[in-house]
Amino acid sequence: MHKLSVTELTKAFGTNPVLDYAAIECKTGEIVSIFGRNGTGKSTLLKILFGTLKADRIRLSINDKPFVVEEVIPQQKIAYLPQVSFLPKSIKVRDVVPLYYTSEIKQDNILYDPVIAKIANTKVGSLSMGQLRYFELLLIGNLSHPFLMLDEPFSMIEPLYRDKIREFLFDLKFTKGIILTDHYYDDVFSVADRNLLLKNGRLIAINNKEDLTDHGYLSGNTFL
Ligand SMILES: Nc1ncnc2c1ncn2[C@@H]1O[C@H](COP(=O)(O)OP(=O)(O)OP(=O)(O)O)[C@@H](O)[C@H]1O
Repeated sequence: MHKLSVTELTKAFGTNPVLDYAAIECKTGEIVSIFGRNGTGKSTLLKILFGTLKADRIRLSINDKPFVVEEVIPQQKIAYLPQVSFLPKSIKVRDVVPLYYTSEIKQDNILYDPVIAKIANTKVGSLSMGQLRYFELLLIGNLSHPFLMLDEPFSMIEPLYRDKIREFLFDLKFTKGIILTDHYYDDVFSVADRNLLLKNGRLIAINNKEDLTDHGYLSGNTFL
């Protein structure tokens, strides 16, 4: 069981304050979601936790011990699925897997997945959006990092693959703590154990769609 705790997370881009003493916690077995309107700072928060963007201020602890954010990548604590696809387009699916995993067992875990087996000889650039996102999620999700952050895993993906992604996340959370952000709120509510809304730089607890409406993320018409 692992626990990630972040407090005092603050970041401004010039005169644009994005995060203001935001706080978040995530444990093994939990999927925590972050909602937020476009440009509120969700990706910024994930990039800071992963370590590719520097916070103005942050306190991070893992298993209740202070942890230096610059050590997140070298010590392989948090795996991160970025919003934008990151795989080279001209390589076949079967040739990408060994770039991530040297162990044959781990390679087979991915290559024998029923969806991936069918597309193993397809070049990354020829995959549908659903196939590509699912493949990327398997690549990143199977890493041994105790925490996983996902930036918009459901967005623009057809329902069939959103179902596959949800199934994978349900299995994965038994061994990891997962933080995800997405605007596809029905998919998010169906997988998340706890929900947060990023507003005015802070993370606020959300229980349901009505809370999202009350905070101006959803319009009242969403329920019609
Ligand atoms: N490198 C940067 N330099 C300057 N401003 C930035 C930079 N990255 C992000 N921003 C600004 O910070 C704010 C938060 O951006 P961010 O991408 O984190 O939002 P988001 O909540 O992920 O949005 P979306 O839902 O559209 O993906 C925006 O106003 C954006 O323009």
